[in-house]
Amino acid sequence: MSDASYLFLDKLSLAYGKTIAVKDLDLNICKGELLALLGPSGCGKTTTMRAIAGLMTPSSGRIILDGADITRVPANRRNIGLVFQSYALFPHLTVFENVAFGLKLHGLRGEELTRRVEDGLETVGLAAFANRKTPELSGGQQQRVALARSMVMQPKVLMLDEPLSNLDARLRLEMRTELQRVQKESGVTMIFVTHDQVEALALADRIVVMRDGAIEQIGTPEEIYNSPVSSFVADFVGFENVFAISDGRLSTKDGADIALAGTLPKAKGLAWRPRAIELGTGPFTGVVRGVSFAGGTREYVLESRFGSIKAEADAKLPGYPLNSELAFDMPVAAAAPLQRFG
Ligand SMILES: Nc1ncnc2c1ncn2[C@@H]1O[C@H](COP(=O)(O)OP(=O)(O)OP(=O)(O)O)[C@@H](O)[C@H]1O
Repeated sequence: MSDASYLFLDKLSLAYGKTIAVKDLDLNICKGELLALLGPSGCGKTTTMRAIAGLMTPSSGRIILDGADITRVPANRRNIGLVFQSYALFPHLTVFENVAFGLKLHGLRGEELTRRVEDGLETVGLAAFANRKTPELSGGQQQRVALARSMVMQPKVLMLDEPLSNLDARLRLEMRTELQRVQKESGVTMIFVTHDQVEALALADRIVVMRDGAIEQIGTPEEIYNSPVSSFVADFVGFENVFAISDGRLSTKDGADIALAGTLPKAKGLAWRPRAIELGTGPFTGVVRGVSFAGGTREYVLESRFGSIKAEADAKLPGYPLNSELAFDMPVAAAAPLQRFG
């Protein structure tokens, strides 16, 4: 991550007719970085990616890649790779032929072509499958072919749209590791789009959280996970218990104000992860309305004067039965302060 602005989106606005999908987006992407665009459906992730790839023209703003303004450069001259969630492989061609396809279009033939394709297949661990037809491969293997096909073009940036969403849970984990390895070994700058926070946290060097066509927060996975700037990001990364605060009191969804012990930070809100809620002790009481066993922990839903509270406790501890009443605490020190609420 040496070059601070390898790819630079400068006040980029993107629209479909009258629908503004992305507004004044500023973003710097470093060379060799693995960046995730994360956000709920409709927040503008795919639109941003399409604009970088040259599949749509911005209504205003610029895209600078490696020092050159590519805003008006056609897609086929940008050297940006795209891997879609549907792999769009040619079923009648072999793995080798699929990976060779783009290189042939660029005029490569003979030994050079063979070497580049073999290197690509080696990179994604598919050297032994070169002569198979793609329908004879598993979903994960097809995804690797799609990855190899893009990688052999030596793109300046490789973009992946929900690359793991079509895979089952086990394969998704495997491909996640694979993608990370290929990216680190090749040093290619990658941007992937996802609505899955777990995937973004696990894979990315940096995460861009988008909301309504704008950036809500940019940070490392640790920053996004531990220090969300807003209630939107906190909700999105699983804090579960997110409250507004004003005048030293916490406001609940149904309009009650509750005083918490200790000094509240200068913030617009506080957010607790379920495991930050202390059960069995504290100034508040709640009634257990839901218990579910989650392996190492038990997850509780408590009904309380805060409304519904999600809490978690070690499954080795004795559980609290459904409808039982228990004391709990929401320690201010264990909460993430939020700069923005709503
Ligand atoms: N072809 C289109 N015509 C009109 N509006 C569109 C079109 N494609 C997307 N939009 C709108 O642009 C906005 C951003 O959509 P976009 O597809 O970029 O979101 P996204 O974050 O990628 O969502 P998803 O996760 O569902 O793919 C949305 O309001 C969407 O309805």
